[in-house]
Amino acid sequence: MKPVKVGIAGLGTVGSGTVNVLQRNAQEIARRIGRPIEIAHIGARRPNPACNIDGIRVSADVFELARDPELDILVELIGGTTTARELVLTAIEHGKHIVTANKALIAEHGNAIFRAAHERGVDVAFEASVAGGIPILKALGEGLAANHIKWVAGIINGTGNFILTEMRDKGRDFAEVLKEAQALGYAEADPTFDVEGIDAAHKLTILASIAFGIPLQFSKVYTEGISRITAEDIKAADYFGYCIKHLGIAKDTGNGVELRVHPTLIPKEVLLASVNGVMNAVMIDGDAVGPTLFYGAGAGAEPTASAVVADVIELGRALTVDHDERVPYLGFHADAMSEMPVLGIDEVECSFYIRLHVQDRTGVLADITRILSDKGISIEAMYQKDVDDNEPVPVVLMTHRIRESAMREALEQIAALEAVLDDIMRIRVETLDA
Ligand SMILES: NC(=O)C1=CN([C@@H]2O[C@H](COP(=O)(O)OP(=O)(O)OC[C@H]3O[C@@H](n4cnc5c(N)ncnc54)[C@H](O)[C@@H]3O)[C@@H](O)[C@H]2O)C=CC1
Ligand SMILES: N[C@@H](CC=O)C(=O)O
Ligand code: NA
Repeated sequence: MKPVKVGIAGLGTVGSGTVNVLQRNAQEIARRIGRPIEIAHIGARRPNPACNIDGIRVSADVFELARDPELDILVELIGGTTTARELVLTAIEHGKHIVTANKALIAEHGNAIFRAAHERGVDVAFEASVAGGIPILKALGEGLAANHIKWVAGIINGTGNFILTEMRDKGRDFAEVLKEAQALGYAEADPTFDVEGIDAAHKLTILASIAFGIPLQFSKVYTEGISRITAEDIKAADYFGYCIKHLGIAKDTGNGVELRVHPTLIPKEVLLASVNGVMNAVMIDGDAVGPTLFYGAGAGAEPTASAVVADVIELGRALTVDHDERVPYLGFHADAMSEMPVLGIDEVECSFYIRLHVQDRTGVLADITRILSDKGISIEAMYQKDVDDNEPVPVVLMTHRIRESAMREALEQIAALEAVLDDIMRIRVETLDA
């Protein structure tokens, strides 16, 4: 039977993993799809010793793939949003189906790409773009399609989780662990995307659209990274029975959707707290199914290739199916998207962990608790470490639930107190109760 002809643009970590998985499991994949998949064309500036591409046509110009009349599917694995966007739109124009692992591309340009694909009657699949090998987009868009989704919360950046785990378990230095994550192929080309939460915000944008049927709205995601987390915070969180995870949270509050990415204290006994290293996990609470948890490798060559190849298989199976009969790009039909507003961070309500350093003088704590109380913020637990005379005193507070705006105003007043030294650390606390 005629093979499904695939072009792979980009032969880096994920590109080479994709070649290896397609070659190693060729027979099994052909049995699943009903015909073989042929890698007919590769777009790469240079070979990658991590895979064997002998006998495959190679072009240094990736646009050769977009125009190749032989290809059914173009797999975009070059990353970035400039050339990648142009490449994908050109390939669509030439009637190719698209598979991509590029969350930045989908989160920032997905609405336009889907419009172009719809007009041309081709599919765009991007399972690898969120939580690497975990089939989370298929779970949301298909497996849980019966549900009204209440919220989604996940550890969706492998590099960040790897750094936090190594800092906590081995006391390692932030910068040193980041270098290791880069060497292992987990980090983005620009690793500030990982440590400042941008990569997780891209992924949350995509998850929320498929969960709630809202357009992709990357610019509305509240985003904080892990670069300010210190060993002191990790220890203090542990003292109170929590661990610090970098979470993406999308919640339907009934008045709008919360879209936020930030470090979060979660109780040590919840399952997400045990997700360590480069592993990712996503919790989804649906009204019919209840809480569900999806776990697996969020980055790395073959885990990501697993999702890329699954998309190639899905598109390969559907090549002859009428476009309108396929699962819509975001799981909801384009003309049935919701206009539910995205809420600002000031409207979010949660508990907080506050850590600050103060001068050892009488009355400082009384001033802090008065400011909190004036804003209606009650303290659930407090910890003040003994230090030598004249040393700054670390103070850590855990509060009850309060609106973000009240906490922000209180912290502005506390920061203005003369006895309060350096920046105040504020981390949100979530119990993840379904
Ligand atoms: N590395 C990972 O664990 C994961 C990566 N992703 C995404 O997959 C995509 C690829 O990531 P990696 O493989 O890690 O990156 P990479 O940097 O290892 O590979 C990208 C490759 O594309 C090549 N390239 C870039 N522009 C090109 C052009 N114009 N023409 C020809 N070749 C070009 C580069 O030389 C490089 O070999 C990115 O969008 C990334 O966000 C998604 C999930 C996990
Ligand atoms: N840099 C990303 C790669 C996968 O999406 C991560 O670390 O999660
Ligand atoms: Na995935």
